[in-house]
Amino acid sequence: MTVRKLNQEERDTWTSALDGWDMADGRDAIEKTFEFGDFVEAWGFMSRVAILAEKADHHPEWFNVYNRVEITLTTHDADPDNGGALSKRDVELANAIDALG
Ligand SMILES: C[C@H](O)[C@H](O)[C@H]1CNC2=NC(N)=NC(=O)C2=N1
Repeated sequence: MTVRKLNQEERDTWTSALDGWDMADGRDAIEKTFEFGDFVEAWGFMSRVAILAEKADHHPEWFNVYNRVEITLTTHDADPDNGGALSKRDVELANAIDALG
């Protein structure tokens, strides 16, 4: 299924309103690093994100070492070459992740 990528106006308003999410280097994607007290807390967070992602049918690219979780959000279905492009789904998932607290 094709998903529309964000236009410039949507990028200016939605993407910049996000808290702590930055554009990824060399990709049309946003990224944020989360740090926790230990691995158990990081894993708990990842479990909650996984449930959100599955409900939204929109899944993160992520990397975890011990207490650190790096999340990259992009929409593979919005880019014909499948490297990903930013869509509303990324903004919605970023906001939902941040709302987990
Ligand atoms: C078939 C299924 O709906 C799609 O492959 C969904 C699943 N999760 C997804 N996650 C992300 N990040 N991008 C997508 O384009 C995407 N597409």
